[in-house]
Amino acid sequence: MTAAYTTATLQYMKLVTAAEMRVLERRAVESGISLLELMRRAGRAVAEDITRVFPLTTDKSIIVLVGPGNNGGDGLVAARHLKKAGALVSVFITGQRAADDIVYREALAAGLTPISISLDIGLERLTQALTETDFVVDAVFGTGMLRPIDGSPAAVLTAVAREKCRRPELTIVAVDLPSGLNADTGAVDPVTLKADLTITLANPKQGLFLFPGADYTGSVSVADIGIPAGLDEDLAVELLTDELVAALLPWRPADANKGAFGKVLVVAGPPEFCGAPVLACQSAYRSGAGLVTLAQRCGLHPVFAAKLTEVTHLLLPETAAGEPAPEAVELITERLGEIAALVIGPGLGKDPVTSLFFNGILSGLDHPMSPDLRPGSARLPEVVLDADALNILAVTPDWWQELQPHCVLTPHPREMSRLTGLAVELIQADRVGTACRYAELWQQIVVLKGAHTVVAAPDGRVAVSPFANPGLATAGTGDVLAGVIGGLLAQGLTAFDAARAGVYLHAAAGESVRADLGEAGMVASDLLLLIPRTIKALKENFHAAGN
Ligand SMILES: NC(=O)C1=CN([C@@H]2O[C@H](COP(=O)(O)OP(=O)(O)OC[C@H]3O[C@@H](n4cnc5c(N)ncnc54)[C@H](O)[C@@H]3O)[C@@H](O)[C@H]2O)[C@@H](O)CC1
Ligand SMILES: [K+]
Repeated sequence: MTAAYTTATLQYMKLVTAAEMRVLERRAVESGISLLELMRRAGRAVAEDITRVFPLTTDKSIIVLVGPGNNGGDGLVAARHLKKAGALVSVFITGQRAADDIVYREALAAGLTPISISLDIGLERLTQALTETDFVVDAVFGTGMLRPIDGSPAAVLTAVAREKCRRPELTIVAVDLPSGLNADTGAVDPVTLKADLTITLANPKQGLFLFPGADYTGSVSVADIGIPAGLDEDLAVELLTDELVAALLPWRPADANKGAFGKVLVVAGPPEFCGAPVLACQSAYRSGAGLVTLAQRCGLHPVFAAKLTEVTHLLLPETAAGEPAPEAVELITERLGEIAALVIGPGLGKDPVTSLFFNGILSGLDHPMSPDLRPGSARLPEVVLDADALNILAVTPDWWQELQPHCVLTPHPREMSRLTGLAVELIQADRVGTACRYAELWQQIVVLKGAHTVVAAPDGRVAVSPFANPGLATAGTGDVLAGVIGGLLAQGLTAFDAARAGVYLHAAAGESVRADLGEAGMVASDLLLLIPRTIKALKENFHAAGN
């Protein structure tokens, strides 16, 4: 199962490493909350989340697996609350708990009778109990996992995995992280259980959104354990959420005309790729742009005119071979002064003549634009570079030194590999770090696409999408993303904001299509109508955008 996103529980928040979580814990303690209190809140929140997601009846049986550290402590507190809620709760402890363990004593006082797994008899009783249980709560290890799991914790987790294999309906809930999942890297231990629900505490951990770990989390919900707001302000990596994106969306005054929402220019390429610019134009409109123009070789006009009703057309002269004539660059350059956002790359092609054409357009980007033509105050059109635009840049030495800063670059890992010279595996092993490093080096916004897309800005800000949807791995979805970002740029969002909001809207629309059609067989154009629906839902649910 891929990591899903429970919109109801995630608000504006930072993703943390294990070390950063310890810093937040220390700050919370310094602010006056004891560790014991944090653990009590964590356990209670876990129990509440379980009862919210899976309404419990008295005949439901729950096994809570408790490890030696604070993650196990959370499990003990949760066990007590689940018992109070009416469930039949059994607790199995693996590892040695501290002698002065208050939450253990509280569990005993509540009538729980924890069984130790360190004895063979304990493992036998667990194996037997597993055959009759509905839920397993995995509170063996959290952010304190230090080394590969062996011995009795490994035996416990393996016994659960065996039972889950036999009875897929057995529901596994992980406390903070599936035990053995590395909070920083997303690496997993061979005995890590695939959870159906992960209830992560205070701040979501980065490893939950990195593969292979992201495949082990099931749905992710975040439990508020009362760490005061703002203690994580200085942390760099944020998780994109409904609330955050709603606040970024442009406001539309009631008396607006189309000029208020900016003009987008999309540049098309040769006939074999004419679907891509169509999708980019349509998605720019669907994200709210006021006017979209498609620059196209005049020979292709009948095709585009038939496909695109609302788009205006800039017809470019072409050579006898159907390639853009040299004057085509000039025609586009003249338009640059009027447009708010340029989207170039989808369906562009990368043959030598196209490369010259593309580089000519980039050279024209120093044309100032009149301030009244776009809602923002920048003088240059904002630029989205995707697909073949990136492939052309990848073979241009030191291309970033010629490019205006703060363009939005939207590479998938293979394009990122071409741009950086790094192997795809290296990029994927450190998606956040790679995106950040190159955003700074290039002084551009880097949107590293893929499951849990990363958006990095040159100043170190970085955001991660909560969505991983294999349904989006289909031709044309990248063209839609480029168009959405272009549309948002045209409406006055800054490059980083347009990239963050665009990534989120695109992925959230993908979630809606997945809910309707499943993962196989969705096509890029299915996303188009879902984009305004997603915007509408965000605006209705959160009034932060001023609507
Ligand atoms: N950070 C916070 O603000 C809060 C954290 N809490 C919980 O505390 C957890 C972290 O607690 P801890 O630091 O105690 O860490 P853990 O509970 O993850 O585990 C640490 C314990 O496990 C042992 N251990 C680690 N790896 C092992 C292995 N492979 N085999 C056998 N033993 C191993 C360690 O020696 C130590 O005793 C979080 O995941 C969360 O569940 C909550 O209690 C509340 C607040
Ligand atoms: K755990």
